[in-house]
Amino acid sequence: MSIKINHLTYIYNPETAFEKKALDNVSLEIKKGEFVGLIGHTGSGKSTLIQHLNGIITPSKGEILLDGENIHRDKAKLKEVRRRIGLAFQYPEYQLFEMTVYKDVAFGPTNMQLSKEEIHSNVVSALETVGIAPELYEKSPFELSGGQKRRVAIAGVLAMNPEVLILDEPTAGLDPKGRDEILQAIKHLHEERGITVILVSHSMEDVAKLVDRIIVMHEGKAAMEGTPKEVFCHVQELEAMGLAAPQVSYVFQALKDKGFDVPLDIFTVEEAKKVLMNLVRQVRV
Ligand SMILES: Nc1ncnc2c1ncn2[C@@H]1O[C@H](COP(=O)(O)OP(=O)(O)OP(=O)(O)O)[C@@H](O)[C@H]1O
Repeated sequence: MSIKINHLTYIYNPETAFEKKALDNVSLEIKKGEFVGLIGHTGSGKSTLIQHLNGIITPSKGEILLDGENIHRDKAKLKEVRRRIGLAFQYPEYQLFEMTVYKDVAFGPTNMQLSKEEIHSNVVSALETVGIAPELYEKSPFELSGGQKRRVAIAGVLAMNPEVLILDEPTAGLDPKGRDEILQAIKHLHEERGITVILVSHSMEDVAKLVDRIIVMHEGKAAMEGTPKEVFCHVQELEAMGLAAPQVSYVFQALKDKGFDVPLDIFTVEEAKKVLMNLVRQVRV
């Protein structure tokens, strides 16, 4: 499924004293199977944008096309749009409400009126994908750790077999281990199922490591777009938008400033290690 956003503008509380233009003429395209990172300073419009994609919010102006069809053309189809485009919210507590982990994940497929066998198979497959062990199925979601809660919330979306998975800050507030586990689960999901993923994140390191393409939001506009290499080269522009490049980029910029012949499009620790080892070898020779 391809998603096209055409000239999307959204205004909260229009024609009142609290009027706020959260999105301003945004046009974007997300292709089937892409892994896209959405970054931007707080208040730049990321959440407002992703809520448009599965029809929770209706544009003030512009349109959202799924495979060429405006999602609001036929209101009866919106439920189907929400199934095809799954949105895992930033706070898993908003999504978890059943007595057990199993029931929570089964909620979506049950609403889709699938057979008992299909529901069971979807629930188990979703929980396995996110790495939740069977011993936890009968626990209350509220007894789980922060990372486990998040994984259960993601499984609840996955159990409906969405074609697109949107994750709003899936690693916020987690310790490094919980963060890595969630990111690995998302990576695995993208690779194994070929599902389109849109990852909203404040963490440049997470985004740089995982995504094919980055969209930078700034003051309600899509301000920059490109591969991680292309975007993270623009350190000064990012900083002007209140963002930072991954820490590795700064190390390489400092080396360049000192006269070392190093590339400026390095941003993962793994790549940095290789280049630095080479540099050390050259310096020794
Ligand atoms: N329900 C609302 N009513 C009025 N204004 C809102 C509402 N929700 C968001 N806004 C405003 O719209 C703008 C965009 O907000 P949005 O939540 O989309 O940004 P964001 O990039 O997701 O921020 P964050 O990273 O903090 O989640 C902000 O100025 C915000 O204050």
